[in-house]
Amino acid sequence: MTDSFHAGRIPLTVIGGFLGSGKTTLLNRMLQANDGRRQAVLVNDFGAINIDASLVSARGADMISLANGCICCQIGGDLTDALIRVIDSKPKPDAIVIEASGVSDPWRIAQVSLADPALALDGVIVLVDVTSVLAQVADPLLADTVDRQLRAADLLVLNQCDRADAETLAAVRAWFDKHLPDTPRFETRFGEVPVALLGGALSHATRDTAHGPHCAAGCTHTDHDHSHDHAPDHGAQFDTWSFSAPGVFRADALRSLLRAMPPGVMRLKGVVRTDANAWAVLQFAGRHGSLRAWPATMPHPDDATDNTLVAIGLRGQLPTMALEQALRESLRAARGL
Ligand SMILES: Nc1nc2c(ncn2[C@@H]2O[C@H](COP(=O)(O)OP(=O)(O)OP(=O)(O)O)[C@@H](O)[C@H]2O)c(=O)[nH]1
Repeated sequence: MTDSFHAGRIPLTVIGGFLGSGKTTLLNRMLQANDGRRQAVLVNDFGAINIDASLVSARGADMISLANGCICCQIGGDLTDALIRVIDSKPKPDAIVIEASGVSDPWRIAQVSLADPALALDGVIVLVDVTSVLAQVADPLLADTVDRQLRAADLLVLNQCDRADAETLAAVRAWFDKHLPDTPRFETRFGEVPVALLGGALSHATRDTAHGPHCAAGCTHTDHDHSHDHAPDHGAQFDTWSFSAPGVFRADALRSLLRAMPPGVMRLKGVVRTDANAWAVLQFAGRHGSLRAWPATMPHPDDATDNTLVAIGLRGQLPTMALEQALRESLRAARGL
């Protein structure tokens, strides 16, 4: 944003959206499309190991990894410290992008920029997995988290449209027409959004209405001095579990796990070595899983690096023993290769 309101301030964009909706995919597109601006990227993963930090192509950007908890619960803590470091760095970045964890409330993160005169909120972009969102908003255990994310958006990116049939897409459109009729939305796959839409120009035109349901009448979101209701501590709602071990996985064993994931795993992702691809990226979200060779565009992990995986599920529902067993068995099967 270059208008007079933002003069001298660093524009900040927050990317939010539920677990596995496509935030890192969109962030990578934004970074690849970078027009030479100096960008600082803050990446937050809920787990103890920040897998996303390895999956972000931060070439030409300074990246700060924030793991072990969700940053909307760390206002005044790690997030604020990281932002102060970025603001004070020399040369200053031209823009800051924060990828929230999949359980964060992006509006709470965006509020940091409203409170700091060095920052100007450029927009809150919220990714939506169109194949899962209707189930999520209907699930009493997830609805509050997802609803807050959707209502925080200046732009809703209805992602993963390649996976949805026409009926699902029609139902999703009808839901958004009914519940968030004023928030601009863009339907796409793999976070393919025109850069002009991501540049922030969209946000201030829509901000007053986009957050309406959160706010008391008259809130403009540029001078926040009244309090919003606060999301519950996500540490209390979600469990995370990490796995780290040396060795080589059998790719077919990992694929079997992806096809028959133990119930309770909402998200599993990791950086693994397999007998098929050397380094690979494992992803599972909702009902979909993939095991893909390491992207050629990203720096390879060091060969001494351990396999690392992180799982997330609702508190008390994460089947950590079953996961541990399945992963250990897949590793054992590869010994001696
Ligand atoms: N088919 C399909 N897959 C997608 C699309 N967008 C993302 N994916 C895949 O979905 C998985 C999750 O994408 P990410 O970008 O890591 O999602 P995320 O929101 O950053 O995930 P968390 O940070 O764990 O919440 C990856 O395997 C992506 O390649 C899409 O539009 N279509």
